[in-house]
Amino acid sequence: MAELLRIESLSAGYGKATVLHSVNLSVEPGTAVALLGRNGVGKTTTLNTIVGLTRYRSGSIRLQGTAIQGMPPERRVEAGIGWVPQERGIFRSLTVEENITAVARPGRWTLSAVYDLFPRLKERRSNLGNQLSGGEQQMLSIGRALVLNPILLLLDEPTEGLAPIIVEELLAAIRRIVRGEGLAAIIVEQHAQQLLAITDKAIILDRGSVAYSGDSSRLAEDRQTLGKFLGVGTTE
Ligand SMILES: Nc1ncnc2c1ncn2[C@@H]1O[C@H](COP(=O)(O)OP(=O)(O)OP(=O)(O)O)[C@@H](O)[C@H]1O
Repeated sequence: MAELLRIESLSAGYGKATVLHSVNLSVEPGTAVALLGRNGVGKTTTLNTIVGLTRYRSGSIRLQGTAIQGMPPERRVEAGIGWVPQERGIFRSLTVEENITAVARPGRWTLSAVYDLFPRLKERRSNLGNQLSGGEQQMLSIGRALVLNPILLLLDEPTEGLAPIIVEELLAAIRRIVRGEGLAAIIVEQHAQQLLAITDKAIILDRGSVAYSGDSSRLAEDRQTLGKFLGVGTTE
């Protein structure tokens, strides 16, 4: 199957510092990739580099065959990259509904499809962004990315800092997006086993380089690799 995203020998960083060293990664249409690794190994930097927010050094990023590494971030969004940043990036002074409709583009993901995915957002449709709980903000951030109708969704630690019951709700919604709808995605997430259960392939980064690349189902059984690169306690 032709690749949707192909990253080859990518090096990037911030200022003079190089964080990513010759990273290779690919995403096939309709599949989800888990991006794993300890704190500070470069997971966020990888997503930020795909979006165009870091200092690019060398290598290539191809989206449906087109090199995008030289494009400004807004053109990458136009090309079909949807991004849910760690800091959520919602408009705090707009209502939930305004947050979604302000960015919507035609396609399968509409306001009502997002409300169907996250009924809580429908209940809070008139609340301002700054009146939402952390979990609701995260749902809104995902909803905003979806209504741009991307061809590839990047999710950066969507469950970070949230209560276990909300984590379950969000992971179920993400499962529906990637498994039910077949939207291609790269997902960074601390709940490794739960993430491996809803993704097809997995990449583990270690100090800015790819230390493991393989099937998620296989990695889920590989306690030695999980223990080595993620540490005990983060694999459950
Ligand atoms: N804006 C920045 N300027 C300079 N260095 C940065 C910046 N953001 C991150 N770094 C550095 O880049 C390295 C990788 O950070 P990154 O956030 O990509 O890691 P991560 O794997 O996503 O970790 P975490 O799970 O803690 O978010 C770290 O050494 C970090 O200190």
